[in-house]
Amino acid sequence: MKSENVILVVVNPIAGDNDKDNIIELVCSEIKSRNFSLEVYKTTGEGDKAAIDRIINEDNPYRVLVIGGDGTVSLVAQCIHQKEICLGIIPAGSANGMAVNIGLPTEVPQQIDVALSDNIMKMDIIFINNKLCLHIADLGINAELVKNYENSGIRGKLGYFLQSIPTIFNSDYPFEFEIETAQGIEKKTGILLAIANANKFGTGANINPDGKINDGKFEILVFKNLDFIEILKTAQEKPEMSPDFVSVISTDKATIKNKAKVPFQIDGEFMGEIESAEVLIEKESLTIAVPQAYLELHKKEQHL
Ligand SMILES: Nc1ncnc2c1ncn2[C@@H]1O[C@H](COP(=O)(O)OP(=O)(O)OP(=O)(O)O)[C@@H](O)[C@H]1O
Repeated sequence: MKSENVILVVVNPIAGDNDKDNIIELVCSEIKSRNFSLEVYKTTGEGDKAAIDRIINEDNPYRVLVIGGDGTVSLVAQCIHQKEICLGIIPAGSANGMAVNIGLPTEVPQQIDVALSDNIMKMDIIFINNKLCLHIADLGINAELVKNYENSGIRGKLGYFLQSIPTIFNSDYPFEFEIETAQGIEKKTGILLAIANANKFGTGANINPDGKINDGKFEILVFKNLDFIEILKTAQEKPEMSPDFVSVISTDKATIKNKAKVPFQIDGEFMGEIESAEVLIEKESLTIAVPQAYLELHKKEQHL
């Protein structure tokens, strides 16, 4: 049985390369002031999943809060999906794609309010070659950019910006993809193929404006060329991109094959190069605390 009283806080001490003492202090004192018991686990980078699984089995917490980046959010999601335990996010990484997608506020006290609130929803998660994906994975030039960013050691948007031009010049694009879904087999050529559960990359680029995180479907988007005018549109909340630039398939299961090995990333983490991907969705299997506006948007959309 779930303990209504315990909140587990998972902290990645190295996330975002910044000191988190202040955030930890704020989170812990707020939890105590609301009369919850508190358990704090600091990740070490090794054996964290087994350690968190153990704490969850022993304490059966009511909620797990993450102070970290997308990698730590994904680690906790692996531990609590398919369980009635809610995830709260206090973004503190160099990339915070889930926080960007659900529109979390920028100030820590407001983030804590959301993480502890009753505004909760169930979101879908995707598995790609058995690896969990929360917001967006892709094959192609963006994954190559993520690899070059990770290797460069320069964090944040500046790091991405500095790697973008060399990546464009050195990439092997275009890539050839074969996409098999229940609708049949399609062959596509493009600079990148995105597998999207949510709308945005961690940088805020809105590449999948019509995607819904709780509709039991994911989108496969093939971007055909480096059209900078179309790319700039992704900075908008509801970009209308040309079908000459991007094609979209919405589905709940797919097999993607590539002619040669293609760089691959999930939720901003480079995963090597792959020749094929099996993609499945697990419908509404992760419970997450979100801002009220995001919750209302999704309730309304479900009733459309
Ligand atoms: N104590 C630790 N020491 C070293 N690495 C750690 C530690 N705890 C977690 N990690 C590593 O941190 C990574 C996850 O970081 P996370 O995504 O939360 O933050 P981030 O700042 O966005 O990270 P990155 O910029 O590397 O993507 C994982 O690779 C994990 O193995």
